[in-house]
Amino acid sequence: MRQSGRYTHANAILGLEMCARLAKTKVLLVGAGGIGCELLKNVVLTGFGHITLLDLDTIDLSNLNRQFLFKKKDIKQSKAMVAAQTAGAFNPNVHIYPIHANIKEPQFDIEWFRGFDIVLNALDNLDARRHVNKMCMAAGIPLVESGTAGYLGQVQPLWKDRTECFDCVPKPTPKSFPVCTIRSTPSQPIHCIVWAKSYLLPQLFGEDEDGGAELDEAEKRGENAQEIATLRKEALAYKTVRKALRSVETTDDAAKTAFQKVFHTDILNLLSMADMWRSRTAPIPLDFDAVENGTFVINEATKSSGSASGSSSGKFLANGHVIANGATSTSNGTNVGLKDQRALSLQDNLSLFVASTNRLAARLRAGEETISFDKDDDDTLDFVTTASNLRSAAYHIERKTRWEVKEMAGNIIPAIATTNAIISGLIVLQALHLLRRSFSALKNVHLQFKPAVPLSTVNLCPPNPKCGICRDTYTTFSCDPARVTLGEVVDGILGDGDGEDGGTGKREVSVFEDRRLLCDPDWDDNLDRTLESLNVTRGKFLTIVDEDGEWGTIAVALSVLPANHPADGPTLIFPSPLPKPPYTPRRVTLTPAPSRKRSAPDDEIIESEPSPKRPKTNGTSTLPDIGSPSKKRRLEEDGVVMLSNSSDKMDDDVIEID
Ligand SMILES: Nc1ncnc2c1ncn2[C@@H]1O[C@H](COP(=O)(O)OP(=O)(O)OP(=O)(O)O)[C@@H](O)[C@H]1O
Ligand SMILES: [Zn+2]
Repeated sequence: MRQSGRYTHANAILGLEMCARLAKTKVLLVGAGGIGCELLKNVVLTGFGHITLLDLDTIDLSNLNRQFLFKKKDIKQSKAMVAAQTAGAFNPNVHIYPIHANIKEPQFDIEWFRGFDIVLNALDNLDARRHVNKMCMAAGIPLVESGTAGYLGQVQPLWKDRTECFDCVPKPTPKSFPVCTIRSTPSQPIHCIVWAKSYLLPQLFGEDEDGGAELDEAEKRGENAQEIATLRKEALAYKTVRKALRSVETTDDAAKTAFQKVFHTDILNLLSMADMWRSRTAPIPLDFDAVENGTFVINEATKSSGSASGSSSGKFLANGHVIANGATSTSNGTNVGLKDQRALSLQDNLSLFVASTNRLAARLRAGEETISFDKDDDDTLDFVTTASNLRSAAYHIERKTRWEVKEMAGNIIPAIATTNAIISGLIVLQALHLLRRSFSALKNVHLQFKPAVPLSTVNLCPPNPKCGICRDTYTTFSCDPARVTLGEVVDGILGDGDGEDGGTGKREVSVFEDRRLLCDPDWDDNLDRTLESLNVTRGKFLTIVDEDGEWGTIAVALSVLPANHPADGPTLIFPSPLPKPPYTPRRVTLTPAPSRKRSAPDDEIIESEPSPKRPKTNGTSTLPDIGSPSKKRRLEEDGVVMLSNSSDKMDDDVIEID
């Protein structure tokens, strides 16, 4: 009786049959943040019976203004766990399965995705969105994608072969800066912030990358030898600083060593390249002692943009933490306002740089292997604020307050709870259309900043025939990657081409894992290697590309053998039938045409003209232009475009806001 009361409205609106179906529906909700909390409440109250909620993060104080399933007492707890606990109480008839993990982990493979009827994204980054899109396209599971930014929002239903996918339309890179602007010639505060966040912080506290391979490549390309030699020296010196930061004996001096290297020696080295400064204002090397005792003279233009300029004594707690947030004023009363919005003098920046470097170094010595930027991690925010301000001072650029740096480095766009609530409602409506297979009702919905017409809908587009994600033919195979070679897999997937089940037959192909080329028709060295030795493991895809461009691309996902697989059973299980992607023969018309009369069909012959071969690459590691992939990815995430050679051109300081 209680149950029917709870569902009276739902039954009336959705119909009894749909409500009964929803009780059995398995939904995956990815992300338990601003949209995720609203959405979880909606799916629980609508009566989706089985809800898997996944989020990698823990609750932060800054989430509480809009992520209403969390309370202050929950800070530092898993978002997925707490959200499931709170929302579970809203409807005892539904089951919520929380998972505290990254959706990109290998156990969340195609098989796992196939266990759901629908997937709902409530994510905040392109990388995770693209991953879920690919998994849903591969598994053939409908997905509702969503996003909000301030007053704006969007909901997009996606289903393989019926609608375009998330990757059918290339997404603009949010911001772009040439790498040399970041590394050598910054001219705006954002250049220094990106440098501190994506270059200096990882160099000192991230994974150990000496960049040697990158410089070797640059040398081979014939880039400026003097600059390469300077960068090599720079890289070597980073090693010494990294060591000092990790060693117990040198701990007191480590921050000063880092300062000297980065703000003094490196700048002196750059100054030695006179050409660079012919048409630019040259930076000035900073002097630690002079800055510390207040005798360092600095150009007026480089003072801070905060609520007041000038010197104020930094107020640091005994543990080295700056007093963040909360109103405060300096002794002379000129610097009133929120602490984070207070202008930091050069001296303040230096002492906070030393304090935050020491705190981060202490974390490394306490066992943290690497530390990366998180706007809610005070230590990394203090470090990035002060390192970028010190660099700005050296380059005569305006300095920023901690508040401003947080906003810029964290790419913060104000989050509005009402926008999230509206978008979450629309996600459920689109999800219901997908579950009902009401394709004509599906719409892309936009929430716009037009009070008279807040919502607009756009009809769905068909898949982009050129899309590299949803136009692939997906399949899965199971194997023990330690005992199966790349050649066996490729041969097995292509099959002998006989009959319905026999695949496409042997042909010339290139095989990739993500952006790594593993083999091509001219380069078969890896075919005898095991998948494990090529780092092709569970959840990864092998992409088989036809050399002649006639067969569609096959994307094969690697699954593990079933738990009950007999020890003496086969080490490789292929799908049945084997995949048969679309075949488009290349038609070449014989010229000249014999006459102006209608051509007989025989005039068109099918010819498999070999396409020009790709240049051979150096082993399995990466395609040559990728350089140091993790470093490049990090920079790219911040919109830094790596120019692969000196002839690449790019407008200086291109900033595109998405
Ligand atoms: N790869 C991923 N796997 C699982 N969860 C993810 C992944 N990437 C992002 N998320 C989660 O998606 C949610 C997005 O929510 P939201 O946009 O509100 O961000 P937030 O981190 O909660 O808030 P803010 O960024 O504004 O501080 C976050 O909880 C985040 O942890
Ligand atoms: Zn697509």
